[in-house]
Amino acid sequence: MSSPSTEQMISIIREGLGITDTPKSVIIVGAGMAGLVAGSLLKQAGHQVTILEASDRVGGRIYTIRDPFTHGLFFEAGAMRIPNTHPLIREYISKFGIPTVPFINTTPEDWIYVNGVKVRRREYEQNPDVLRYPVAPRERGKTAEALFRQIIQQVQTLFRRTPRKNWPAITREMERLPLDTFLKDNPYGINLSVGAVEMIKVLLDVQGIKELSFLDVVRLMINFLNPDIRYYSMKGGNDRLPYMLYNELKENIHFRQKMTRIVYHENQIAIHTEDTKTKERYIYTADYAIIAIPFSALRMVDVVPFHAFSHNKRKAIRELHYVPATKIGIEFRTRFWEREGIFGGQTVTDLPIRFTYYPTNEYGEQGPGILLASYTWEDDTLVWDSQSNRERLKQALRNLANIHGDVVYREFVTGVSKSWSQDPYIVGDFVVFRPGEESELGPYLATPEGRVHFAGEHTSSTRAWIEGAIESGIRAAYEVHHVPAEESIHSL
Ligand SMILES: Cc1cc2nc3c(=O)[nH]c(=O)nc-3n(C[C@H](O)[C@H](O)[C@H](O)COP(=O)(O)OP(=O)(O)OC[C@H]3O[C@@H](n4cnc5c(N)ncnc54)[C@H](O)[C@@H]3O)c2cc1C
Ligand SMILES: O=C(O)C(=O)Cc1ccccc1
Repeated sequence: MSSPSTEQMISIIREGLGITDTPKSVIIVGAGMAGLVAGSLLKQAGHQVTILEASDRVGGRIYTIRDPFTHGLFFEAGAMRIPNTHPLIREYISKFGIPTVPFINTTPEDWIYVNGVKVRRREYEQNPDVLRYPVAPRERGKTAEALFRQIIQQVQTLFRRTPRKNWPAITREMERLPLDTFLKDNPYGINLSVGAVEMIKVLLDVQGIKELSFLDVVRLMINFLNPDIRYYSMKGGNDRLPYMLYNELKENIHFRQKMTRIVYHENQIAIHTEDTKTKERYIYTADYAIIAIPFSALRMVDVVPFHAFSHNKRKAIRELHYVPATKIGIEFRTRFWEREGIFGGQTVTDLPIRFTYYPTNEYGEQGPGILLASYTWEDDTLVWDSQSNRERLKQALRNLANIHGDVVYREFVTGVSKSWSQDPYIVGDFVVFRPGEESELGPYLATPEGRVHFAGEHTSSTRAWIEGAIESGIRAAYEVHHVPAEESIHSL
């Protein structure tokens, strides 16, 4: 069965899947955006939906933290920004009438503090060499963004000059090379110096993910290199979207139900769970199941009989790479950064905090504000994940003081941190392929195994974004809704 197109998905969001004449019972495991979207659509279509969620909230990696902050303030420990190039999430936000606010990724007033040099972004853009990266003479006067764009343009020219029949070979090569290796030593003569690659890694936030697939990293980073792409977030917190879906599914969701086993019976699927509070065990049965949890979490789940999942599915579950990510949110008594002329945007540094983001909402209001003091990926998270929350806050303040001075200590109120690789139900952040994974595992991420279907950002074409989770939820619901009646009676 082919997946619905984006246009078809938009009309499914607007009008639903259509009322079924063969109602099925469906268990959906995971109440993140993928599971909630699938549940909402299947319930609306007349199927009997049960959603099992291990935690005590909906949203998953959309996680808006309000406590212990001052009333009205919040911190996005998960998804924080939505590109205006993502049509499905925009459709849901418009359907639910959720107001949005701009999310300003970067401004000319951003601080850049690397190699002991502290300058504004506008100064760096006028004279990139001020940052003292040991670039080659031919790279002098170019920003990291310009050098990375140069690589992408050279790759585009390479494809233009190559017969289409040879494109798959080049694409395979590019997805099999780590970003770091491709930038320094690819077989197409599009190479940069070690100093230029260092500048790209630090300033474009790919230092942590330098060993991942060049092609997949480019797919993700291209968003941030396109000046025409604007970002926004939901006024009042991004969890407003999952909670809008929750309102339709309240009687269908069972919280604190951690799936421990998937059992195939002749014409049914049984999901075994453990209540994470009482430790009591339960068994839920249905005609079909949609597994909308990360493969990293699925590794802990038994499948009976063993061969009910194909070899390639089991391998994909075992091997798929999840990027660890850690965020630290700190509240300050005043929005002191605005006195430095900073409204939204970021600080980029080679200090362990790496990227700081300044709030874009409530500009210029008096009173407290919350900084995303640090947002790190993969290797850059190691220094943070090894520490307690208290220690993370102390170290993050030390780093921030290098940039803003002792005001950070005088105005500190409170803070929280979230290490997603330490979340037992997420076990990572989002999927970015390692070299070779796209061709080796990619074909087996979304494929159903008999009566068990799969959803989640990792099974989508827009991995690492909420958009991908929504896309996968619609696709999985579409699959189950359209299983032919005769198949639903006799298939395993
Ligand atoms: C730090 C961070 C920053 C991000 N930033 C952005 C951003 O700015 N913009 C953007 O668009 N996207 C961003 N993303 C990605 C986006 O949040 C995810 O792609 C999306 O939310 C994933 O949704 P999902 O439904 O696929 O999975 P999840 O949200 O992970 O939902 C899976 C659910 O399954 C539950 N579960 C797991 N195991 C079990 C089990 N055994 N039994 C029962 N339930 C279980 C989990 O508790 C969870 O609720 C970010 C993610 C992170 C972590
Ligand atoms: O916007 C974010 O922070 C995301 O998590 C999505 C993402 C992930 C990896 C690279 C670029 C964007």
